[in-house]
Amino acid sequence: MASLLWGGDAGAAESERLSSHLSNLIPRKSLRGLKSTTVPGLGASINISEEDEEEDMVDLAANSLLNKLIRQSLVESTHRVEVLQKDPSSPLYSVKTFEELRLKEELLKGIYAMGFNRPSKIQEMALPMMLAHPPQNLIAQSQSGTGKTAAFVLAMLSRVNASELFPQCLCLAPTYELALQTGRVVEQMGKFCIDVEVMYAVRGNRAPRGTDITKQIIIGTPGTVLDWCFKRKVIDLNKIRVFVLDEADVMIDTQGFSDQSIRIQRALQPECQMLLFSATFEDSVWQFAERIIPDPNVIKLRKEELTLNNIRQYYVLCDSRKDKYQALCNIYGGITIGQAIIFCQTRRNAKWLTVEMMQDGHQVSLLSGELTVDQRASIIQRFRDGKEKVLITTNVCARGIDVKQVTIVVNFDLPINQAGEPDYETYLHRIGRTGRFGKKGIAFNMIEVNKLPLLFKIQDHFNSKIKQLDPDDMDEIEKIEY
Ligand SMILES: Nc1ncnc2c1ncn2[C@@H]1O[C@H](COP(=O)(O)OP(=O)(O)OP(=O)(O)O)[C@@H](O)[C@H]1O
Repeated sequence: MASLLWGGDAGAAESERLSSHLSNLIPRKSLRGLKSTTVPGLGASINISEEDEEEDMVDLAANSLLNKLIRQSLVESTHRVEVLQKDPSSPLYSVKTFEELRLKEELLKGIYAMGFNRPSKIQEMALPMMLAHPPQNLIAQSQSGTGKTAAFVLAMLSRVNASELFPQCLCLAPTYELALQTGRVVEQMGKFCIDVEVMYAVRGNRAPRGTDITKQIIIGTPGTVLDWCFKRKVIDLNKIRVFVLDEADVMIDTQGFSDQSIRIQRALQPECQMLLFSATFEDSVWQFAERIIPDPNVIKLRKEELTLNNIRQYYVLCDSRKDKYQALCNIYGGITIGQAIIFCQTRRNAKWLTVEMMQDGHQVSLLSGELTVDQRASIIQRFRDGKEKVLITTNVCARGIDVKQVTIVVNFDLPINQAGEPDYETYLHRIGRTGRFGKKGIAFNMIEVNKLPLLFKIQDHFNSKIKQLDPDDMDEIEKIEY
């Protein structure tokens, strides 16, 4: 049995450390809030603003960037790649090595310098199509981290003619930051392709006046690219050989971007190769993809399914927030915990809980929507490295943080949608694991009596038992082995 409580009086020095740690956790911006709550004993004052009452909205572009920043390696899949060819009678090639692609020497060197030994699953099928002569159009869908960016960067670099000094490849990305991430991959992979250069068509980056753009690869957001093409006329779309639309699912989520992208695409020559990538494939993405990519080949790699099979789920009935916290402490005192993630519905609750736990001597960190993506990435990294044992968060990271050593997930608040119904998807994402990793886990739901019907709906929906736990019965708590 182990407890994470340090116990006793933390002392003045410790209190000061906590106080400064806390103000680091809560960015200055939010300290301009309206109401002020002084944290007793900590000497820190954290302000709760009206925004904190709201739920953090999931921002697709920020999540996508976060994913890229915290990713450690290629995401592998056990599924087969599904291919739908434009011309089903033409032979289907796949490659197991990069050599088979007959790339330029300097490009192959760049790939190996990045530590890639062999093509990823999606690259095995996508690369031969993307590099074929004559060029073929492609729509590719597979989850984040499976190697899509590396694939289209390779296609762009292999089609560029370094001696021609004008834009030849155009890649649209949903945000400035995402454009920069792609640009970094171009720079890394193209390290030995001297004379090939990238330019960013993003807000704040001025289009050159009076001189032509001599860089061969342009990466930008739709609005600025449109402006550079039609108003400033510094990009000649007739000369573009490869057009890439990356993160189509994020793109259509941003108002105006679909139409702007379509206007750009309409001005391209028919022989320009058109490629579209998406991590998810809802109908809306599919409709957009079919509008913008003529005669495409389609490649899909299904995502590993999340399951609740390996998870033991419990619920604890509580009267108040304080009560929930007390139950949490009892559970903590009763079982050995590796690392835990605790989900709250609002920033306000998350901040409150952070303060309570820190005061009680727990090593916690707080991840909420007011942090920049870089700050979020560094908090997740610290947590992964085991520097904090508990991560308290809002819905901002319901999806996408994959920390394998987490053994316990706590729903301090149940995920509920705007209609007041259970948010099943979010519940699954918070608690579920992919069957492939198969590690066991435990989930606790802290719930008020009036929310009990929602919990039962979740139980029915997933057809999986959520057992009641008496937080005062230490014997029962200690029996939860994992
Ligand atoms: N063939 C490969 N071998 C080893 N690592 C690879 C390979 N291809 C890509 N990677 C690495 O795997 C990670 C994910 O690749 P990449 O960014 O291309 O995926 P993605 O599907 O584009 O993800 P996202 O949708 O987030 O953009 C990166 O760190 C990349 O460097």
